[in-house]
Amino acid sequence: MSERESAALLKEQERVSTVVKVIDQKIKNLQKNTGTVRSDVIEIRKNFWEDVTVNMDEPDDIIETAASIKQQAELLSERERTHIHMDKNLKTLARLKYSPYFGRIDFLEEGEKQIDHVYLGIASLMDENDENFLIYDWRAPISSLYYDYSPGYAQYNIPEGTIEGEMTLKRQFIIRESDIKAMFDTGVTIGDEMLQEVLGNNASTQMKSIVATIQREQNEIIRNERSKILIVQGAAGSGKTSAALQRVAYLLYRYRDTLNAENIMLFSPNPLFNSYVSTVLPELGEENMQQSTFQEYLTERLGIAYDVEDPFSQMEFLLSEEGEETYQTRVEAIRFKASIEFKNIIDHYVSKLSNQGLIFRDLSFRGHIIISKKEISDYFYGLEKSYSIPNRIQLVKEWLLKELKRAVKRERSRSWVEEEIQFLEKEDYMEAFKKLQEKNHFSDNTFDDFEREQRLLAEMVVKERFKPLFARVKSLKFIDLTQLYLKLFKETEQPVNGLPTYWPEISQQTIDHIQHRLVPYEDATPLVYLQDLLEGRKSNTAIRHIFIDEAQDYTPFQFAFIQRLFPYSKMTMLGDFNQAIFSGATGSQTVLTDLDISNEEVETFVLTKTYRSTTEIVEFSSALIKGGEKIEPFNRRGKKPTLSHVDQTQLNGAILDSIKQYKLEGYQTIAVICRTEEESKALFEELKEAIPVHLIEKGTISYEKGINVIPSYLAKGIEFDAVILYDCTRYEKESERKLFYTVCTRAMHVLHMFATGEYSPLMACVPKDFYDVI
Ligand SMILES: Nc1ncnc2c1ncn2[C@@H]1O[C@H](COP(=O)(O)OP(=O)(O)OP(=O)(O)O)[C@@H](O)[C@H]1O
Repeated sequence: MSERESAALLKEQERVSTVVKVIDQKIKNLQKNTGTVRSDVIEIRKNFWEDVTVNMDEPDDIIETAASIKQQAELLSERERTHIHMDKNLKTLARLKYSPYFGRIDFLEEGEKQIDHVYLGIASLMDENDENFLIYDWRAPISSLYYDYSPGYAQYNIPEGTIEGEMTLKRQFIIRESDIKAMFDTGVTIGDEMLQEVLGNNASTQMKSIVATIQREQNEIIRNERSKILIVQGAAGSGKTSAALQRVAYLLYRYRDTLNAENIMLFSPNPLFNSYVSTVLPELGEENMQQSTFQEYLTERLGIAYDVEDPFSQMEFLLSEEGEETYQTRVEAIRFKASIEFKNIIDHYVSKLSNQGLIFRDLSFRGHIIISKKEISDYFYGLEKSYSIPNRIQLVKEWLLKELKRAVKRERSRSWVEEEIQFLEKEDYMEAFKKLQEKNHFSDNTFDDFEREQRLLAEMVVKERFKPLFARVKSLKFIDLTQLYLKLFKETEQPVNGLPTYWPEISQQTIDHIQHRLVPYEDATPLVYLQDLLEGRKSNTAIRHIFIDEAQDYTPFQFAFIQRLFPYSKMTMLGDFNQAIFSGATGSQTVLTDLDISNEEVETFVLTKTYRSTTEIVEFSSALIKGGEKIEPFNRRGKKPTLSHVDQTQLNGAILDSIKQYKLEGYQTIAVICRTEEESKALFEELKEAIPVHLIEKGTISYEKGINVIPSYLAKGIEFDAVILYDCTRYEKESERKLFYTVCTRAMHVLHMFATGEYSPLMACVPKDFYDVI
């Protein structure tokens, strides 16, 4: 280090110490105030009723009492809110104390004489007098200079316009526990050195925030405010998920007065991924957005009456059952049901149902039909035709509820009721008795009292028995959704435009499944969509931003459905066409290939630079796919991927040896990626006898450091220090190329492939010097 550099480092360390002192002071003050607020909260809760004037004598008194309670409740909730806010600030200050900032820029604004020194951290911090910024939040407008420019001319936007000037210095820090561990003055991009440092580390079981090293093209995505639909097509490891999460944090900051974490929703690929990304936002001092897998959403919508297949079982089918008789039909079905053509067919079908053909269910009670499906249908089609189907369904619902109430009255005097009363539990009697007392229904006449009690008990018994019927009507279960969906297949015949050649077989296969209440994954979205068209589901207006990760796995139909559900939402879709493993297996369209990008509401960004893997692994994996030459590795060197040929009988032992070797070399997360669940399970059973190992299955919600055995399609979105491919010979078909690419790109530092045959035929296009055979 030169003398100048040492002097600069010393000066910066002094500044860090000064800033930390300010933070300490702020923490102290805040702790004092938090203590006061906390005691306020406890005190108000304890004395709530003592401080309220309760008087119910006159109407005026009641109003006064209500006002007094309201005032007290408001005071309490204001104090509670303040407490939560202070607590959050304390946590942020603790984080700042540990590492106050990661960057500095010196900026001379045009027309100004004095250079601004801007230090960037995860949150802003003012000096003791609250006059000057000691730290700027990384999301502040001026902070974008750091991500977008290197020293020289620079500009940034503020709501009122553009500020121009010259950046005279750009510096990066790694500060831990108030100590500067490293400091770099950077040139062209955001510190190669800093990135080298970050990316060279071991993989973590939880994703980390990247605010210190966001790249310019990622920053553009993070701060985009223009587009209604923002699509990011990015190579594996290019930071799509990272950009998405920092974008959530940015939006929460930018629109902090109107937007909170509950207004943002992320659709993620699997439950494991949910937990993998769950620490990023809290690390940045923000709350997590809502998260769900699309399948969870569909399952919840269809309810327990249906057994909805998950996408992973669908994938297992595609990977394992090729020889089966039904295979081709199913592939065709998946392909067709993914398309907008199928959605149009459903739309057309529903428009016809407006005039005739809706199917209802009988409402039965104790084995007798009390309102038949025919009566419901007659009532429905007797209503004004110009009303929409959902509006008419609502009217039918109201009518049915009235009819049920009438039926309750009728039933009360039936003999079964009396019989059931005899068998009532003691508690039920007590309850009836209590109710009578409450209602002051007891008179002095014991005979009347007995009569009343009997009546009340009868009402209780009947109402209890009718409860499920009321619930069915309220949740519109009187519509026979299953039969309606099946009718679509029975009645739609060729030659309807756009129907696939295999339509009769597809129809039969669908009927067979759905009749048994098994909903194949490809039918789940169409079924919920049909349900929505009939029931008129209200769109979700609370959600303002939707993020769809692994967007290549969504079909055009699913995307149209999501858009309909969240009409007021902006969308950020992140995907990689080369990792479209589901559509790759069937040749169906994905939303990424099919979206009308000429639409002016849609803006597309392409990320070609990739950060996860070493240059060698990127070169190898990119050679597997078409257009892979456009993928640009971040310059981090490592060993070439390796390939070993082994006998099937020796495979598991060889894998064990590799694992041991990688452990010795210090890798902390090692994954053995198998093609299917079956392979994973079998390998796991053997390995677990020899070493501590975890099996990742589709329900797994978090994974641990160490050794993990995982089926290919579950490894999406996550990464490991070292990846061992169970048997690359098994990736044979062209339709599995994307899957093969996806698994190879999970490796950060090491990729080793075993082959029980020669090697995967999909590797034929990879230059021999991109990997070593050992
Ligand atoms: N600007 C950055 N600074 C530091 N690390 C980065 C940056 N961008 C990406 N990374 C790292 O690269 C790895 C891959 O990032 P991420 O998972 O966000 O990529 P992705 O495009 O979603 O990948 P995939 O499509 O393969 O799931 C992560 O370890 C992430 O921390």
